[in-house]
Amino acid sequence: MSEVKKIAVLTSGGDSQGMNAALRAVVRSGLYHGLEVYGIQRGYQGLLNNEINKMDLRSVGDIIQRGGTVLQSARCPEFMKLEGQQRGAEILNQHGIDGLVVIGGDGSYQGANKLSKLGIKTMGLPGTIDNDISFTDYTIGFDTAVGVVVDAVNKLRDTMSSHARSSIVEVMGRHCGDIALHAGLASGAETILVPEVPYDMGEIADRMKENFEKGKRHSIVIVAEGVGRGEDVAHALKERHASIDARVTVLGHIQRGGAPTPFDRNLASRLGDFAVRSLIQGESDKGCGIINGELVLTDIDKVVNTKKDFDMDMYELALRLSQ
Ligand SMILES: Nc1ncnc2c1ncn2[C@@H]1O[C@H](COP(=O)(O)OP(=O)(O)OP(=O)(O)O)[C@@H](O)[C@H]1O
Ligand SMILES: O=P(O)(O)OC[C@H]1O[C@](O)(CO)[C@@H](O)[C@@H]1O
Ligand SMILES: [Mg+2]
Repeated sequence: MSEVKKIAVLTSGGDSQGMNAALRAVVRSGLYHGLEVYGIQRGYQGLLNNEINKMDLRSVGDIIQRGGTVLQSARCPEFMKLEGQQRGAEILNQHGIDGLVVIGGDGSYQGANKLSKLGIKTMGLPGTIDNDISFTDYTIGFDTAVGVVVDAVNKLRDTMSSHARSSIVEVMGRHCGDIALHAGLASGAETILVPEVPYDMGEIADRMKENFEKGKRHSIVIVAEGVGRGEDVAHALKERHASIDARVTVLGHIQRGGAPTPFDRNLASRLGDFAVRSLIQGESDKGCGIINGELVLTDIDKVVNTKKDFDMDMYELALRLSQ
């Protein structure tokens, strides 16, 4: 018989498309299993401000299709300190919360790990567009964000081809090149710059010039923000060859908005329900993930201390196909 009766859920860090779907799954799965479910507003900031409200079936109605998060999100510097974490644990204990589901990225997982070391039973759900969490093939929001980038590149291609220009597209991903890689392969980018792979700007500029001379009508360069600014890449290309007409587009927060794809909604729904069922079964202090289609639990301490693998095969494929 489960000892878990009251659970709470929060969304933290940068929002991501599908957080609402994950929230809906946590709340509805919790209620289905007879638990009381509480929503904490604005991530760890709301926890420290005691912004905790009971959720019911209707609190999560009509949100599966919406981007953003109805609980709102925040970055909370106070929670980086032990005193903040201790106060957070105290508040959760005062409310009698015996399971906390944290939906967020690697930083939010760090916070959840700290809480679990203070005796709070936690479950992490990977909610970030960055896809930078280990022990899951995908994070919630990544698929949608990649779609946003690909859609933008399609549009850029049209105008770049008309003018024989090079489009430098700066994408998000903090220290992880996955958005750049997946969007780059899907959009047929000629060059993909990611923090995981060293590159030679001189060689890239030479190849670009040659390709234009051979009749190529446009060139797409996807730059992960972890590498640097798109403007700097454009500057370096033009410095090497003045003939390169490089134009920069910074996609920015557009990548975090819009309706989640069916993939993200289903991933969020499966993981949200899995987190609740796992808590009921006595599991805690775990990150929930999906690997080769299977739902998996991994110690959250291990998740936060393991860097996610970069898919070099996919990167090399993108290069081979972009000749
Ligand atoms: N080392 C840490 N210890 C305790 N709490 C942390 C730690 N790192 C981050 N947090 C908490 O988690 C919050 C969110 O972290 P962060 O800003 O890194 O975003 P994230 O969850 O990685 O999401 P994303 O990268 O998608 O924006 C921080 O504002 C902070 O409150
Ligand atoms: O503007 P904000 O909210 O600080 O977020 C920017 C960061 O958040 C992320 O989008 C992840 O949510 C990173 O890729 C990016 O660096
Ligand atoms: Mg992060």
